[in-house]
Amino acid sequence: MAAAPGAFSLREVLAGFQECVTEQREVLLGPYLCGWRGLVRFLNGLGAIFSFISKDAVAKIQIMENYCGGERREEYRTLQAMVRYELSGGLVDLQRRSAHPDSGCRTVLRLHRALRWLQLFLEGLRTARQDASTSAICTDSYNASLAAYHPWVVRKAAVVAFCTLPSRDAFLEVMNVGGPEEAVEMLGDALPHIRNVYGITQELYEQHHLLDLP
Ligand SMILES: CCCCCCCC/C=C\CCCCCCCC(=O)N[C@@H](COP(=O)(O)O)[C@H](O)/C=C/CCCCCCCCCCCCC
Repeated sequence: MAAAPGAFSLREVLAGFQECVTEQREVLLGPYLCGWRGLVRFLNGLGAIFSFISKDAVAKIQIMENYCGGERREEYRTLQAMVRYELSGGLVDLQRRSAHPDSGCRTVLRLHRALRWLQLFLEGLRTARQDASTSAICTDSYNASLAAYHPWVVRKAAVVAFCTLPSRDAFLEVMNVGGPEEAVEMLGDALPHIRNVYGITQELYEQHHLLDLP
């Protein structure tokens, strides 16, 4: 079953992560940020308890959109160009946040870590039993990824919010890609692309020693 006209379908959102990889394995920031915008829209539909998460995500997406639409937009067309430009211009705070607190490199790193959470969460949803708890899948994915970078208070607030997540079937329904079986199939198609974007970014950041930016 296709999504109702005008309705929000996660299929289109996740397609952003497919479209953002070029044949040269570069990551186009435009579609990458579009993917994140769509995910935030989805998150907003899950209730006000998630607003502290969506506000932070939106702030980071906005920083990147400003670079991508700004005077140096050519330097922010791809992730690779951005890393080259910011590193060669000394535009990244490497030890502590000071002159360049919101560099593109540190901002994308936060989204990149969240992409790992997304990958684990979607894999969990896809492979879990029908009666599995979405909240448990989300908590496990979070603990195995993003939690390591968050202070205690954020970790607690996140886990409380996860407890309000609907059942797995209800969740798959909200994705608006048809019934649970179609949703599971769609996740199976989308996940390799998310893994690919994550892998390319991880490799690039490792190469340039950017994985611990403050
Ligand atoms: C069918 C599945 C669809 C899944 C759709 C999920 C939609 C998720 C949408 C957005 C994900 C949120 C991205 C969060 C980015 C967090 C970046 C971050 O780590 N920020 C922290 C560090 O930033 P700096 O201080 O260094 O600038 C910041 O401290 C964080 C604050 C807010 C809390 C972040 C908790 C993240 C939990 C992510 C799980 C989202 C739960 C969604 C439930 C489905």
